[in-house]
Amino acid sequence: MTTNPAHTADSLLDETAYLDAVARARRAADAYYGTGEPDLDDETYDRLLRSIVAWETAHPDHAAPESPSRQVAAGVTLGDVPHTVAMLSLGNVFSDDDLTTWAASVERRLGGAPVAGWAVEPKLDGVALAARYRDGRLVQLVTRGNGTTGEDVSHAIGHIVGLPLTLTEPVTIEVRGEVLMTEAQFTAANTLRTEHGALAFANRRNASSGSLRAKDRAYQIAQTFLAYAALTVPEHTDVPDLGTLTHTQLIARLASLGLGTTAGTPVATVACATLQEALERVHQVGALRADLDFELDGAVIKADDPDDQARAGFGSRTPHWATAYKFPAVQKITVLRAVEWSVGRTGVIAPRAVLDPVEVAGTTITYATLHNPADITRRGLMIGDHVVVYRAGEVIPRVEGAVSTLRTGDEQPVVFPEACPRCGADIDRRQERWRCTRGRACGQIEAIRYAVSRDALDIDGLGEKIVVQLVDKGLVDDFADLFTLNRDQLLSLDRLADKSADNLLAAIQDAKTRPLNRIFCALGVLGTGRTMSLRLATHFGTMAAIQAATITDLEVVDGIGPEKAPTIAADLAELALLIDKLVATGVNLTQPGFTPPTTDDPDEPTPPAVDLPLAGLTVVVTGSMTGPLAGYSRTEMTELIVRAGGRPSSNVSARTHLLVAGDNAGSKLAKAQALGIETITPDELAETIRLGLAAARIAMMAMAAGGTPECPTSLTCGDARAEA
Ligand SMILES: NC(=O)c1ccc[n+]([C@@H]2O[C@H](COP(=O)([O-])OP(=O)(O)OC[C@H]3O[C@@H](n4cnc5c(N)ncnc54)[C@H](O)[C@@H]3O)[C@@H](O)[C@H]2O)c1
Ligand SMILES: [Zn+2]
Repeated sequence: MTTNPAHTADSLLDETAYLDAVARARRAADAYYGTGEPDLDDETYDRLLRSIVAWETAHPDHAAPESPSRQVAAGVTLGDVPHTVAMLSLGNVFSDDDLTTWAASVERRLGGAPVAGWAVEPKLDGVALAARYRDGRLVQLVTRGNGTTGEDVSHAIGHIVGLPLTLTEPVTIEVRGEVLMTEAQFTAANTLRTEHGALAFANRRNASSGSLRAKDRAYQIAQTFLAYAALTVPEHTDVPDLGTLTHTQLIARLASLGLGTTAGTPVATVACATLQEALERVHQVGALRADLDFELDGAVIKADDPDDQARAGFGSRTPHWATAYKFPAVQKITVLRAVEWSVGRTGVIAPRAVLDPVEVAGTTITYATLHNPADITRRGLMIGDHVVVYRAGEVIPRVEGAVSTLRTGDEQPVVFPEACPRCGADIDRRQERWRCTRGRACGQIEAIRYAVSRDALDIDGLGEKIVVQLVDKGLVDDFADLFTLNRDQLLSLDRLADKSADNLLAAIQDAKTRPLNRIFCALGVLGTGRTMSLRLATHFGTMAAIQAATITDLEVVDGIGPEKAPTIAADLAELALLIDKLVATGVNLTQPGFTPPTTDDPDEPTPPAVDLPLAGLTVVVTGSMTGPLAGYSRTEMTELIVRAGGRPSSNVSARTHLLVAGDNAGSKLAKAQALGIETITPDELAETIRLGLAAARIAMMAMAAGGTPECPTSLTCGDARAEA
């Protein structure tokens, strides 16, 4: 894990500098816990606070009473509903060593006895909330406030997913957890806000905090609650034996009452027998962070056993038996300098934010995605705004929203293009994603370059300069025209000698015989890439069959579904002329090895079910290939995996079975290791497939001869490498 910059502190020179820092932090904390709209990002605030604490430690007699260092929520008091049991904050650790030191401190509190076990769960990044149920009915919602008293926000009852009006059992209980927004809830919140003339939120946490506390609003904003605690002693609850449960069991019990928890998500609370296991789980949670629909800023490690918790006890601000392992911040504030518009190969006009360079989680960011014009409007962004940018894992950085409190009045509206920024044609604004009305014709050069790229037609020697000339001279309009080019036409191009022209001509002829999946990929159908092209090709077998497929036929193809199918069908219709041209030039439009699905005719013999070496396995490939697979492109790897019966995928997730990690494998390997997914080298994959295919052939022959097939060497039934 990268070093966490929040861990470092700038040292304060003297008392004046200290008081300045306190004032600055005070302002930010008041905004953070008050309006929910701080003008510092968390990393900057945390660094400031650490320098304050360092100075106070060195000069304990000079600590300012208003310093935000000592109380829960920096002492910000909002509301007057007393908490029956204080709602505390959490201590922090920033490294494995810190956590080990902290765990030792817990054991010292237990009189040197080992902790019975740990629970690890995400540190959810939202707003703390207590929900009081009486006889199974939700009666009151209270914010954490300063920990002793909080604000009554019962007006939000009925608008928070995970806090049902009634529990599954008529019990009395106070649960505590975090209220936060999913991506969809955040988008919906901003839409509502801007429609009602209010400013959009800078980020999801601000949105949660602001929405939760707003009373008397004309509209209601939906949020999500995930529980991480409950008051468990009989004085506060009539749920039997709640106090005897481990933390892990408690979360499961809360879920059984119908409350929202992280159970069922990849980062659900897990019990770990040892600190080492707990550490591994912390890193797993970190690796999964970018894939979740809720934000987290760390992992929380808790003594799982209620006796250990009771014996370790509580400090004034934090429990002694739990701590937060903070992850590097993924949100930073920087300035939006400009919005650039570019046209893609299908004519889509996409905006992108140009930012003052800022480091987020170890990477310097200068550009971030802005999905489309409607998204810019929804987020209420202006040029010159201080904006929150978000980046975690491999996701493309995105702009969350503007920090409205930092506006100076000099910000300028974002100018949307009136006409296509490339060709000047009209813009089709019927969908949120704007497109040049010339569509693909506008993105001609990008489209042809995409078609000849390695994942599609793989035509060597057809670089950008040549494509541009071919288009400029009117020799090609689309990639189908490449197949009818002649030698003289190629020789008419600048700097193309005889030899190169011949080679290029041969490469183009060669590309005519590519399997259907490559030709289909070259079309660049919206919503499809190399993997989806392969699935379509192996499912339908011919281009004609794909074209004849109805939306319902398309939906059943793995990974397409009802959302993508209509887009694909519409785009195929738009491409009909290009496909006709391909037919006319004699390009191969069938998938080799395709066998049409069998009918249900009982007289028809079903083909023998033989396990291919990767049958039933979802396989991800990363890094560069080595050994017998050296030089294989991603498409070739995808094709190989499909031939061996596997299901190729481009992302590592909990559903991945196998990761093939080549040289220089990066974050996908780390994630697979975190998830405990089996990882093999390209050489091992090659060997597995070689052995497996041979075994499958033998099994097939045995079946044809009437014998029983032996289980072929396959990762699904035994470890091929052990046998090899
Ligand atoms: N940007 C700013 O200007 C600004 C100002 C003040 C504070 N802050 C940020 O606020 C944080 C400090 O605030 P804090 O002291 O309230 O602590 P905290 O929010 O970092 O941690 C304590 C809270 O974590 C929450 N939590 C989430 N998951 C939990 C789980 N599984 N179990 C238990 N609790 C869980 C609880 O709500 C608890 O109150 C820092 O991250 C700081 O950067 C930022
Ligand atoms: Zn255009």
